[in-house]
Amino acid sequence: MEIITQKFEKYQDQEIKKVTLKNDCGVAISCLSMGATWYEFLVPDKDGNKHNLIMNFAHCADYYSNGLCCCQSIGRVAGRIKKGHFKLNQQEVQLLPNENGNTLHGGNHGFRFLNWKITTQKEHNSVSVIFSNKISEKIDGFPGDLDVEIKYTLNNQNQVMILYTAKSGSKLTLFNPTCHAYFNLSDQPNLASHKLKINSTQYLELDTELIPTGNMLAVENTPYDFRDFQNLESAISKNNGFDDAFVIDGASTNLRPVAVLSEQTSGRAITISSDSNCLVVYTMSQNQPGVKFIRDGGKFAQPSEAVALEAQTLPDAINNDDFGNIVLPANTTKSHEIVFTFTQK
Ligand SMILES: OC[C@H]1O[C@H](O[C@H]2[C@H](O)[C@@H](O)[C@H](O)O[C@@H]2CO)[C@H](O)[C@@H](O)[C@@H]1O
Repeated sequence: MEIITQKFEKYQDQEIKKVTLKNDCGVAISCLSMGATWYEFLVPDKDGNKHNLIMNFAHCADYYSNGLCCCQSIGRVAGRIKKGHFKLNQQEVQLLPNENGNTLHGGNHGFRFLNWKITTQKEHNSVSVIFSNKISEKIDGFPGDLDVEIKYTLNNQNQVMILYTAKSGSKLTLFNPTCHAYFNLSDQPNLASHKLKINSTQYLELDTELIPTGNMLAVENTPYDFRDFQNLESAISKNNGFDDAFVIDGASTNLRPVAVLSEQTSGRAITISSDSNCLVVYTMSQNQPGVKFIRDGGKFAQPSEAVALEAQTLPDAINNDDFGNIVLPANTTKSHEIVFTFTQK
């Protein structure tokens, strides 16, 4: 097992670092300090060549010239908070909105905009990089200060484990982080050979601004039915893409499998496990002007080229009683974990 820390580039006068974690099975991941971003998920093919399963860009600036939040750490609160407004401890809180009057993915000063401090850790069977930051309410506008650690671990079972830990200060606050990783397990710029299965019998009804209405709808007899593996490209064409929140079956805060993405040609698959009650599926089905992923060798990204699978608590939970508890009381530490397990047939 190996850990390599390198300079990535200078961005806005800050030194951006890249940390690579390698296991003993030929799998490696790398992360950038900017945005605590997951940069590469490299797996070997049968000829020993490395294939990157996630989308990435050549430079930090490319991550901020579009709204994709490509493979970045999202927080304090993933998804949309309606009108950026909520009540906490009897007090009305108004955040700065950053999308149609709503606050999306922690706003314009959330986790993904920070350059994180780095430490690394080597165990017998795993290697880790730990990103840490002290986020005051003055930085991102959420109430209360927060100490955050985001720990990426790669082990010899080909699992990438991301552990988000937040410690609040003297005020209560919100905590609902996620990893906004975009996957394409094939060599093609589309999802035609991908199948998706989600342990979900319900999804959220959304309004025209993609804000949950409060209703949960049954997936049965709809394009949202991924209870058995469904070809992703044909589901996307039936539904005009997905930008939806699936409710994970069986209320539980224990880590359990929530979805499997598999690719026919290579036999690669990723199983996602999470301790939260939702998986947001975003298929990037709109045109993304100016977006060029490294894997496309200079060509523009195709609509539905990749799928973001974002495990989190249901969006706008703070404004919907039955969506889950994202409140972090004062002087409290809370963790969430997402695990991505790679397998190959
Ligand atoms: O600008 C890129 C896209 O930004 C939004 O997409 C977000 C989506 O709505 C969220 O549910 C998901 O978690 O993250 C996506 C990236 O931020 C816009 O809704 C979409 O139209 C844009 O193409």
